[in-house]
Amino acid sequence: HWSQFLLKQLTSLNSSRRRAHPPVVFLKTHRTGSSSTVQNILFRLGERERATFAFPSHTYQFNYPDRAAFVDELPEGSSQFDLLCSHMRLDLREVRKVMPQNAVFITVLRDPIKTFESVFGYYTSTVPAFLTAHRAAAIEGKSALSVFLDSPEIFWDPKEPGNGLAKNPMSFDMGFNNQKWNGSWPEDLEQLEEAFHLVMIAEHFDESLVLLGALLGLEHEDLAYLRLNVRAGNSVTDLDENMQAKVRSWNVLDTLLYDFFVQVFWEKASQFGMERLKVEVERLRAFTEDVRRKCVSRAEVPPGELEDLLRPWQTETATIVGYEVQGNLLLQDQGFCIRMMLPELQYHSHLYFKQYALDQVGLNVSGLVLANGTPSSLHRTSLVELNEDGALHHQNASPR
Ligand SMILES: Nc1ncnc2c1ncn2[C@@H]1O[C@H](COP(=O)(O)OS(=O)(=O)O)[C@@H](OP(=O)(O)O)[C@H]1O
Repeated sequence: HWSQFLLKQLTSLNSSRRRAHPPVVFLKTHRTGSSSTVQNILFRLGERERATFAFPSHTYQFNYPDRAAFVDELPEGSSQFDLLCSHMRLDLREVRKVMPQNAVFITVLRDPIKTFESVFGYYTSTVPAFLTAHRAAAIEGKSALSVFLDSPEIFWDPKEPGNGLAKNPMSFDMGFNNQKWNGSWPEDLEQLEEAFHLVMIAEHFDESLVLLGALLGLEHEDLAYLRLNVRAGNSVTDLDENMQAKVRSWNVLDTLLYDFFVQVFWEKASQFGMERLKVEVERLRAFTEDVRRKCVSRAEVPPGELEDLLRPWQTETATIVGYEVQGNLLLQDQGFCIRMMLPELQYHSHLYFKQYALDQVGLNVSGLVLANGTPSSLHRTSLVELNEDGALHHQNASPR
């Protein structure tokens, strides 16, 4: 069966390379135009280097949205965690307790208007403020986002813990007070600038990858990527200027955060050398194009047409598309290509089971907690486990 065949390829690890970079903390922010894509790059890197991941215990996120870092124990034979790249709300002190002193901190930010539109569309039914607007809009026969933006304060209860992503979601993920500006903001921004070695910018994604590559000493093969976790066109709401202005004013702190780090980004770019950056971006793009031609037989594939293993998690309100892998690949390319298109939850499970040498236990899928603190409908998604002979198998998968 084709899916068994795909699974077999996953178990054929690319030859491991020694690690030449410090440990990495990647703050995976929500819908920031690439955090799953960057995480996939880091998963591949860590797997190849046999790094020890700081995973949340038996789930995919660090007790989101609370701040405590519920890291699983250090596996036998490891002396430290090398990589942390699962969703969490940043608390620098907590992270520093878990990760080595010399860890490099990276994250990614996206245009706040696009981020909010994506967060709203993806989490409509799990963030209480959005859900209430969605219900009101259904009664009025209007778009949920426009109803929400007309009077967000009506729907938004700041005391409701699940509403963290409902206003300034990037600031929330960065651990800031995301409700209103206060005097500590400038100092907090400075502290973040000091803590983060690189804040990538989704709008300059390839430039960001070149800087990431320089920071960690990565090769083109490490950095080649596919855009992951992409919503189908019909799940995206076009915003006219009026709506954009409303999104901007509701998320004014995210705008502040983004503008600040865009400036920091270009300062880093100019230290690297603008001409050098341009050349490196062109090289990376050419390499990535070759990889895509080699690996992908079909892009933007609807979830119902994807193998369980390659189907991204779907939400009630957003359709997430994926990729089909080429069928005629050389053996050594198959494992690489599949990993590059492997959705977050499947890859996370694969690495978790491998790191803790677990077999039948299974990740506690119903324990995945979303932004509103309720169990998700993850039963729709494949659960990937390692079986005795090291091959992967998955179960409990059903298309949307
Ligand atoms: N390389 C690159 N450049 C720019 N944008 C990209 C890239 N890769 C993924 N994406 C877009 O990122 C959105 C998904 O973000 P995340 O992976 O952070 O989402 S999640 O919070 O982990 O669910 C999702 O945005 P929307 O499609 O607008 O929802 C993806 O299309």
